[in-house]
Amino acid sequence: MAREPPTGPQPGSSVALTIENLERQVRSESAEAGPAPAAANGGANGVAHVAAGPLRAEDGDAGSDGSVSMDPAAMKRSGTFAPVGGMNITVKGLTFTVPCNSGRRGRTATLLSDVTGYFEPRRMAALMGPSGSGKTTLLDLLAGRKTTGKAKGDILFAGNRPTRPFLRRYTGYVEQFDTLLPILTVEEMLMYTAELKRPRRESRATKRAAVEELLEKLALTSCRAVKIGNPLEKGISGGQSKRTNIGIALITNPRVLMLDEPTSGLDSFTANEVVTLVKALTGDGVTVLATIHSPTAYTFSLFDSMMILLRGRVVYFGPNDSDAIDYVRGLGGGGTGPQYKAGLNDAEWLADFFTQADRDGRAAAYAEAWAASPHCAETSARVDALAMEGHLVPPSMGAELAVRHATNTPWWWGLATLVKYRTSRNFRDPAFLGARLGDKLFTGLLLMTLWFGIGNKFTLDNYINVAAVLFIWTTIPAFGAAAFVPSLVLERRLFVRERHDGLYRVITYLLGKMTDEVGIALFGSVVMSVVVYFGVKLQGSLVVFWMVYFSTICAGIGMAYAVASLSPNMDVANASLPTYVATLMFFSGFLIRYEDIPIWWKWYSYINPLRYSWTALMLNQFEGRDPKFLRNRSLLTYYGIEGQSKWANVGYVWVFAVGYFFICWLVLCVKRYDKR
Ligand SMILES: Nc1ncnc2c1ncn2[C@@H]1O[C@H](COP(=O)(O)OP(=O)(O)OP(=O)(O)O)[C@@H](O)[C@H]1O
Repeated sequence: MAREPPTGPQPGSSVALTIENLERQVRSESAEAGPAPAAANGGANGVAHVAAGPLRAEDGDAGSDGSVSMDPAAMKRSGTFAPVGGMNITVKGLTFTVPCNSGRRGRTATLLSDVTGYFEPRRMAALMGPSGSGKTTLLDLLAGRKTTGKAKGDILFAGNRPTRPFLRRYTGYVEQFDTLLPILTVEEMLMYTAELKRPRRESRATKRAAVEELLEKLALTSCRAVKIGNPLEKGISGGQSKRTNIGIALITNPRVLMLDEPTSGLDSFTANEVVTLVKALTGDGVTVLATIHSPTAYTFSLFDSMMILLRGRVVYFGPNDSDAIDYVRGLGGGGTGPQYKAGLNDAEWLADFFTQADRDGRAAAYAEAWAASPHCAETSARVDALAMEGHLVPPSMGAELAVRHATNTPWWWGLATLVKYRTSRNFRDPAFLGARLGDKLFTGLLLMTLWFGIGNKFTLDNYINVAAVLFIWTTIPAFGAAAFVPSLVLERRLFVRERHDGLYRVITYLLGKMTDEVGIALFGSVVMSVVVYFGVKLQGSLVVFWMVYFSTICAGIGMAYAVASLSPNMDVANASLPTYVATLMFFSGFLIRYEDIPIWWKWYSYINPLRYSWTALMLNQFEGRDPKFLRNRSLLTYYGIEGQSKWANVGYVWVFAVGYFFICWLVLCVKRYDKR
């Protein structure tokens, strides 16, 4: 082997939390009695911490165009924000299997096999390997974001098994694909996240200061007021979007930052810029890990260490230096692999080398060579030593590791934040309002002009006309429910990411969504009820007429959300909801009377909100003014609804609205939308 024994990511070369350092830190923190107050409440000067110090424009780091100096050393910390430091992560004998998705039942695929390594504070580690080698799988496991499969082996953070609440709350994870709110500006997006993730007791000024620092550090000041947008309505650029995502991950000063392909889809300049910014965070002690596919030579040089995976097995782990290249060259020597190619930089050559090796089926041989090497034994010994530090963690770190709830703020605070940042924007969005009000306005006006002035004619030949208009009045909100589906289905990736990040509880999210919809429905229903009630000259109480309409819209919202939460995609939701609404129409009592419904279908009419809506409207219209209709029977008797209470029927509709909402909540809580 052409390489000196690698020393692994050097314990001595980093300012890592060695056992001795930790003991010192524990002593000093214990003396301070408890979790560092600055970390929780802001610094002595009342300003919050951010993960790394700000990158000051006046230092020449960020140009007026928002570009960043490529020299990490130039990314000085101002000292305004004390860093919280990083955390050792150790992985020992990690094997991960999933049910095979190739069709055969009972078969499993092993995506990671006996992976061992460690990641230290103040260092940036690259997870490398050809496409499909298991990089994202490993990162997802470290971040606690795997939703399928079985893992064996140990993953420890500062010697402790991390809980999901800890991972959600105190580690930052930047996903490969950006998931941002297109309606917000960059600054609003960061502020929105700060309000949901930073402690509620922290003042708004402190949060604003933290966002300000991040905007500067990530060179986002030039686009702070630009809307994020989406592919159809272009907003910020790809690089700015990536940096905004990194900002979101950094908003709580995480000790660990994980990034999945942070440079994918970026040009080389922007890729260098993004990785330079991330590298600067290690200056404050943050432990950084990134999966990286084909880094530029410059980007590659910024990584302190690397773990190379091939078919889910480690083939190299250690510092990113010439020894690493020598080790890999040694593997390829003697005609057993691609030779070192002049002209390629190290990063390109490594990517080429291992991709070729993967295709040539040399993964197992290289993994065994690594397992038999003394460096692998050294790595294991170091992992064991770091794993022992579990009982030595300083109180502030211990408090983070023991946190019980993933979400930092109470539900009502989360709801207020969602309303402030989302509902207020939606209410100003013509597309959002149009989809919800347009159909009701159109059909309401059509209904009013078609049945104009017939509501006060209690004659035999007019009964069915009036019963029909009341029936249609209940179906408009039910069919209009289709407008509420996309907001839940199309936003699923964002919801999943924000839940993983511990931004809010499911109930908070749902209440926020309901506030959006119910607010608009309240306004629209009052206007349309007045127009239709007086236009058609209906009788009975206007309040009941409106209340039935409003409660049916709310049941429709709940129904749409329940269907949306159960549907895997828009196609299924679009097909399911109208089918369901059509079945409700059949059983509402107007198209076929209750007493004529076959015995085997009767049950369905009882679990049908439209039955209660229409019954309440009929009672409101005809009660007390219901002359004989057929064979000396009144109209209400003919339909089998005489003697019922209209208020009770309105109440039943509300029960359905709450029931649908509950189903949606339950599904959102238990269903795994991301199978990863
Ligand atoms: N259910 C499954 N059954 C069989 N193989 C699976 C299953 N799920 C994932 N895989 C395989 O797991 C491997 C690891 O995937 P992973 O996304 O971690 O790779 P990666 O190294 O991050 O790739 P890339 O660089 O392309 O993102 C892939 O080869 C993939 O095909």
